[in-house]
Amino acid sequence: MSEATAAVLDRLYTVIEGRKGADADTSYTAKLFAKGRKKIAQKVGEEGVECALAAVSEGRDEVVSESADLLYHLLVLWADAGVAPAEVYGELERRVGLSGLAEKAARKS
Ligand SMILES: N=c1c2ncn([C@@H]3O[C@H](COP(=O)(O)OP(=O)(O)OP(=O)(O)O)[C@@H](O)[C@H]3O)c2ncn1[C@@H]1O[C@H](COP(=O)(O)O)[C@@H](O)[C@H]1O
Repeated sequence: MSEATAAVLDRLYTVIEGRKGADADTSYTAKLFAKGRKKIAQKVGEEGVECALAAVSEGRDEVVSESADLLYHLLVLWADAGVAPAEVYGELERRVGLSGLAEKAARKS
């Protein structure tokens, strides 16, 4: 992941963290936090499906838009679960250079 990508995700995560306990009438993120983990997880699932569907039946612009929706909701899920973006970056970094097939084989042993 490029540093620019990480920076925008980190900035968005900070905004999201700041919405904890905020007014649900003026913040969509605060509304999601108020609804709880199950609702947030449901939104991640929905947005993932919408992104996948866009990839097979819509254009590139829709894939970009749905991907942004998915990443936003995933960041809300991380914030609710107490997972810092750096932990996910670290896990991705650990996998750099390791083929997906080798990683899968290592999981089985
Ligand atoms: N990136 C996003 C972002 N992406 C998507 N969404 C919202 O996600 C929702 C997804 O639409 P849906 O139709 O699936 O959801 P819905 O029908 O409104 O919700 P449900 O009834 O399913 O709960 C829309 O309301 C979008 O506005 C986002 N809301 C906020 N952000 C970022 O979060 C920041 C803080 O937002 P607030 O918390 O609203 O101030 C914003 O400045 C943005 O940077």
